[in-house]
Amino acid sequence: MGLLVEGRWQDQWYESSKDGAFQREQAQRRNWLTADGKPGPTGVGGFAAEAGRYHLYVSLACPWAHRTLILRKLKGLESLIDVSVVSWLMLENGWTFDKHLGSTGDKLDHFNFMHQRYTADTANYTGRVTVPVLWDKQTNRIVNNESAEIIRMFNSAFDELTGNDLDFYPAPLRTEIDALNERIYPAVNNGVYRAGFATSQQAYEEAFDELFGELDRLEQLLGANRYLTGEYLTEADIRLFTTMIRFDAVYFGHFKCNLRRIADYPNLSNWLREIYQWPGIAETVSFEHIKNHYYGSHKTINPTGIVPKGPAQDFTAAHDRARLSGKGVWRKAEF
Ligand SMILES: N[C@@H](CCC(=O)N[C@@H](CS)C(=O)NCC(=O)O)C(=O)O
Repeated sequence: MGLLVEGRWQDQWYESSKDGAFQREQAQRRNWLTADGKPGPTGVGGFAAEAGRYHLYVSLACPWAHRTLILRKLKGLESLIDVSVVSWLMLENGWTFDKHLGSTGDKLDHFNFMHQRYTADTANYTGRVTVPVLWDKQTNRIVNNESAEIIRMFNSAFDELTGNDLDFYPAPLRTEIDALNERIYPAVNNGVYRAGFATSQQAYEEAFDELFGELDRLEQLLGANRYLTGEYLTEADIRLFTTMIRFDAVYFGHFKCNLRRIADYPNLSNWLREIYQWPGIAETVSFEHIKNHYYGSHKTINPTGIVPKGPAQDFTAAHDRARLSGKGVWRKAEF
C-alpha cells in the first residue's frame, strides 16, 4: 500500500487524521466521456464515445471498481470497452498485474504495477493509485478515476452505439437517487472503511453507529419498496449492492462491523439476493478476489494475512421480493 509523490512510488499506509478517522483522497482525474466529445460537468472535453478507444482498469475486490463492471455489463459495453484486472494482493507495490495472483495482466502495455499507469498519464503524478481507472488509448490519458462518475458515463455516453435503452439514473428519480447516495456513501459504502481503518476507539464507534443506523433505515425502506427508490432498479441499488455483497464475508469480521450480519436483516438480505440473481450480475462477483484481497493486503489490521474459510453463503437461494411491485430497470424513451 502506498502512493506516488512527484512520480515516485512510496510505500506508506493510509494517514488518518489527528482524531483517528480514515480520510479517503478525492479522485483527481475527472474528465467525462460523452457521446460527442463535448465536455461533461467537470474536466475537459475531447473524450467521445467510440468502440475500442477506452480501457477500464479494475480490481474485482474493490467495491468502487465493481460498480463500473456492473454498469459495463448491464449497459452492453463489454465488446466496446475491454478490461484489465489487477491482482487481489495489494502490498508494498500497491496494485500489481501479477498473473499468479488473479490478474489478467495489463492488456495494454504489460506494466507490472498500476502506478505505472498513473505516471503514464502524468510523469510527476502525486497521489494515491486507485482503481477503477478509465483510460483513453488515443490520447494516452486517464479520463476519470472516480467510479461514481464512470457509472454515469456508462449509463448514457455509448447509447447510440449500443442501442441499449436501460436507464439507471432516470430524470424523474434523480433527486431521490442523489439523496440516497448522499446518505449511503458516508454511512455505508465509505462507512465500513471508516470503521475498519479507524485508529481511535471513538472514530471507530462513530462510524459503527452511523453504519448500523443507516442499515436499519434501509431495512425499513426495503420493507415497503422493491428497490431503493421504489419500483425501479437504479444506480442507487447498484452502489449499495457492491458494499452489501462484501459485508458478511469481509466487513463484518475484518472491519469489525459486527452488530449484525446482512443475513440478519430479512429485507436487505432478500433484496441482496434479488440483485445478485439479476442477469449478468453474479458474473461480476468474485469472492476469491474479495476475501484474498482484504484479509491478505491489510497487514496493519490482519498481520498474519490469514483468510477465513467462512462464512457459508448462498446468494442463489430464493428471494421473496416478488411480493413487492417492481418494474425492473427504467427504459429511455429516446437517446
Ligand atoms: N473515489 C474512488 C475510490 C477508489 C478507491 O479508493 N479504490 C481503492 C480500492 S477499493 C484503491 O484503489 N485503493 C488504493 C489506495 O488507496 O492506495 C472511486 O470511487 O472510484
